[in-house]
Amino acid sequence: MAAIVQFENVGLRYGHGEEVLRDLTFSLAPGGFYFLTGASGAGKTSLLKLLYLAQRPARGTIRLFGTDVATLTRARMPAFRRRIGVVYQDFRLIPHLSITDNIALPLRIGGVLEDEVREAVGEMLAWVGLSHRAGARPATLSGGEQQRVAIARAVIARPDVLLADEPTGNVDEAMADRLMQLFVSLNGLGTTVVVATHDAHLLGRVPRAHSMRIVEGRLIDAAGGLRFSSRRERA
Ligand SMILES: Nc1ncnc2c1ncn2[C@@H]1O[C@H](COP(=O)(O)OP(=O)(O)OP(=O)(O)O)[C@@H](O)[C@H]1O
Repeated sequence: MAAIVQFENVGLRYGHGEEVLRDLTFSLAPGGFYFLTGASGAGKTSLLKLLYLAQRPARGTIRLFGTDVATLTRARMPAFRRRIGVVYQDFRLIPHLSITDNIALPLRIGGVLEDEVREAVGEMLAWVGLSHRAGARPATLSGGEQQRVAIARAVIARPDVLLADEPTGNVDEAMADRLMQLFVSLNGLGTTVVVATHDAHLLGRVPRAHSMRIVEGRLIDAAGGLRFSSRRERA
């Protein structure tokens, strides 16, 4: 099956700085489950930003759903973004909307009927343990509760790709396990899942997952060797 994501010799820099991601060449299979690990500052969030089209690469080629993202026009961008669910490290909930309306957003944007929206949001609220806060505004929730809302919003429309940045960083172990179950269920329905995490304990929760480790902007395999490096560097 064709890769859902393909990177070829991709580099990323912010402004005129040094490259923070270098020589990334890898592909993600549709329906795969991937953990992205690495020390703080290694480049995990930056790689996710390339995937959700918040950053353009300084060099190399990124193909997403078979399309070179460099050829994407502004007009085609929203349709692409709708296929990607994102759990941001800083949640990015909309402050003036209730948590119910935050979670409902992707379905409403997708034109889903209101009855179905209500039912789906009710199920999600129950799953993340927040039914009793359905009408609350995000600012009145704890960090862990906001994180659960962010996750519910990212998964509710069953995106083709789910990108989650430290999605369990603010919750206890029992809740982290429950949230991982949600990701595994979504993955079982065909969503490709990428979870960036510091938390080594999470990796053991999904035996079928692949691990990708970033060290100083480069992908490294489990044995510590340079992975997918460019031909020039291997020579
Ligand atoms: N907007 C930005 N402008 C300039 N440099 C940035 C920006 N965002 C990140 N960086 C730099 O890019 C490098 C990778 O950062 P990134 O946030 O991707 O790391 P990370 O692995 O996600 O870290 P953490 O686990 O702490 O979230 C770091 O050196 C960081 O300082």
